[in-house]
Amino acid sequence: MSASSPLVETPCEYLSLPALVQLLQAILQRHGCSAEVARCLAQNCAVAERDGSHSHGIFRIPGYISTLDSGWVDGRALPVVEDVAPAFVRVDAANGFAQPALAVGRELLVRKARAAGIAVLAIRNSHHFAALWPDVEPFAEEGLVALSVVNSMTCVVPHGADRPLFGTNPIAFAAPQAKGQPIVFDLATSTIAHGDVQIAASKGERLPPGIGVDSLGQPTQDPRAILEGGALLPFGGHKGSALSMMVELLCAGLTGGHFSFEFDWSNHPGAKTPWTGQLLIVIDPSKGGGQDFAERSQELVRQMHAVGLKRLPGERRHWQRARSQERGIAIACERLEQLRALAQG
Ligand SMILES: NC(=O)C1=CN([C@@H]2O[C@H](COP(=O)(O)OP(=O)(O)OC[C@H]3O[C@@H](n4cnc5c(N)ncnc54)[C@H](OP(=O)(O)O)[C@@H]3O)[C@@H](O)[C@H]2O)C=CC1
Ligand SMILES: O=C(O)C1=NCCCC1
Repeated sequence: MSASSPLVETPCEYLSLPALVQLLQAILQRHGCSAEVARCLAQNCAVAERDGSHSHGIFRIPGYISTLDSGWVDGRALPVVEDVAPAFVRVDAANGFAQPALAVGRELLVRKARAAGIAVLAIRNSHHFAALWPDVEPFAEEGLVALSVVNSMTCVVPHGADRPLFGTNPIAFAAPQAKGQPIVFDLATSTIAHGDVQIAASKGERLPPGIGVDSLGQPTQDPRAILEGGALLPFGGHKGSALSMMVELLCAGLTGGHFSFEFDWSNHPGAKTPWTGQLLIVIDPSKGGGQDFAERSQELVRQMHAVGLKRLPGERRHWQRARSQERGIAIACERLEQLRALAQG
């Protein structure tokens, strides 16, 4: 089916989630991923596209390909799980992607969280090139509370500094709600995600003021100036900067992964995926001693709506998901043609 979508300006086709996963998996396998790694990344990328997380959906496929082709990441890596303490799991991603590392550590993490009330998964030696919400939302669907952080690559100037050091370092949180979708937020600790700077540059758009600086450290609204020697700022000044610092400490200091400034990909032209670490904390809220947590979440949301709130974090995604489920995932025809060509040769 081909049609003109009201959501995208160009003509588009509508794909089911399994069809998009299959297409992306074929591309990733052609570029050196094992079947299992390709399936895991394809699923992750396709759900981002389905939910309208466009900066981390199919937009990322060329970056995955150039990185795999450069030899910077091991698309066939076999992550190693270590059961280190009653509430602590470690995974060495073996210079592979973070999502397969989470997948192999997940079952043990949940078992420990249910037994101890809380458990930590520390992933190191990993590459995360995706949205973070798919890593936490499934825990909330099982009644658990989850928090995850991941660091990326130097492109953010710490508040009060004059040169970049931190990554865009997102934080994602998910909690169950008695009725309806879990409560989820997923936000970069920079003013905007690096992916959104790239998208603005590709469309020739200007950014709002206060987003970033050029190579001389001067404020700029030109996304290309941010990408070519400039940098982003943390959101909320010293507050976002402190959170970004925390992300570096938890993802690299604590796991044994690299800080955002510690890896050097200059010998791998085309490499785009940060070689860092990731931390997940999972809590069983039934151990908290309060009333049913999911009911309490619902009460909080009810009260937020009562004071006039129209949009909760995560709601736009769920609206977009429902729309994609109804009519398929809208993909611009031109883009789909490129993806199909990549899957074939
Ligand atoms: N792998 C990596 O190293 C990195 C990945 N990223 C990813 O980039 C993506 C985009 O990050 P970012 O640009 O910060 O995200 P946004 O600023 O678009 O959104 C951040 C959060 O706020 C919610 N939100 C946005 N606008 C509103 C509003 N008006 N009212 C209520 N809630 C709102 C969003 O919900 P909703 O989703 O429903 O819009 C989301 O949960 C994330 O998925 C992140 O994980 C970013 C940096 C690095
Ligand atoms: O958008 C971002 O910021 C990033 N996304 C994927 C990994 C690098 C940073």
